[in-house]
Amino acid sequence: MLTIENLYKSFGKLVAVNDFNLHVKEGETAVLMGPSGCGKSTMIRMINRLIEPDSGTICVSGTEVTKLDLEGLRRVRKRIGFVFQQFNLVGRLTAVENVMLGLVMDGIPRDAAYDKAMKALEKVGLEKRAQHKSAEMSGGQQQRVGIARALAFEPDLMLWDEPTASLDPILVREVLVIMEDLAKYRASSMLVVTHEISFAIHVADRIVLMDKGSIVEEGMPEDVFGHPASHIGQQYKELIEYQQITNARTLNSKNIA
Ligand SMILES: Nc1ncnc2c1ncn2[C@@H]1O[C@H](COP(=O)(O)OP(=O)(O)OP(=O)(O)O)[C@@H](O)[C@H]1O
Repeated sequence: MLTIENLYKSFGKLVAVNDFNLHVKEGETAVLMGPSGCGKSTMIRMINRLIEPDSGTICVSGTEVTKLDLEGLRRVRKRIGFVFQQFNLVGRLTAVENVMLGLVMDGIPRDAAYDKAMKALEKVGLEKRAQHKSAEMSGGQQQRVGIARALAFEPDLMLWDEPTASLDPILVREVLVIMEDLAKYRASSMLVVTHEISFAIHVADRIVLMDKGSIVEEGMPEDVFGHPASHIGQQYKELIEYQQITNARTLNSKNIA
């Protein structure tokens, strides 16, 4: 489905992604984690060439993305849904108009685009808010419109670059629930960059840990976080244990548990 080989990107002297190799299978959800600045965003943005790699190859559903000209790239990007940290919606347009925008620009007649957009909004539980202006929606709802916009193209591959990072903590859950559902139904393969550890534990088929531009460890969540083989894996394990202990203590002391 997605195969990345020997990917490399530097910004001047700074090597952001170095000899990166990854394979994501059909329907698989892989979660990419690692310390801030280790190259996650640079890596995921190279998959649809929002950032141009210096070298290496990327194949999506058998198409070598790294070889494509602009027209080919335009076609393959339709098969790759991208959800960003920023929603990038047009505030004065309604939810359904925002989702339709890309479809209409792609030449789909307005009626068909409307139907596809409504179907996508249903998948994120926003069909009843379809006619509301996106600027009047909560951050969580706006991000769900952003997800619907990507889903409307029925992509083979969904890329998520910290989709909950700019949300108020109490709105994060509504977006994670949608992502969890999408992963469960395996309509597309997913590569998710996130700092949400509990999402990674519950939803990932595979955790990929990155440090200083390269993968340092990958495997099932229970292995990577339970019996880490890398320094970064060990740090996540300790963080999870710390969170479990402090959560239990806080809940007990407040009589919430
Ligand atoms: N356009 C750019 N020009 C110069 N340096 C860049 C550019 N984009 C990213 N970098 C640098 O490349 C490195 C990797 O950045 P990147 O954003 O990919 O990391 P990240 O793991 O996604 O971090 P975070 O978790 O904080 O989002 C960082 O040192 C960053 O400062």
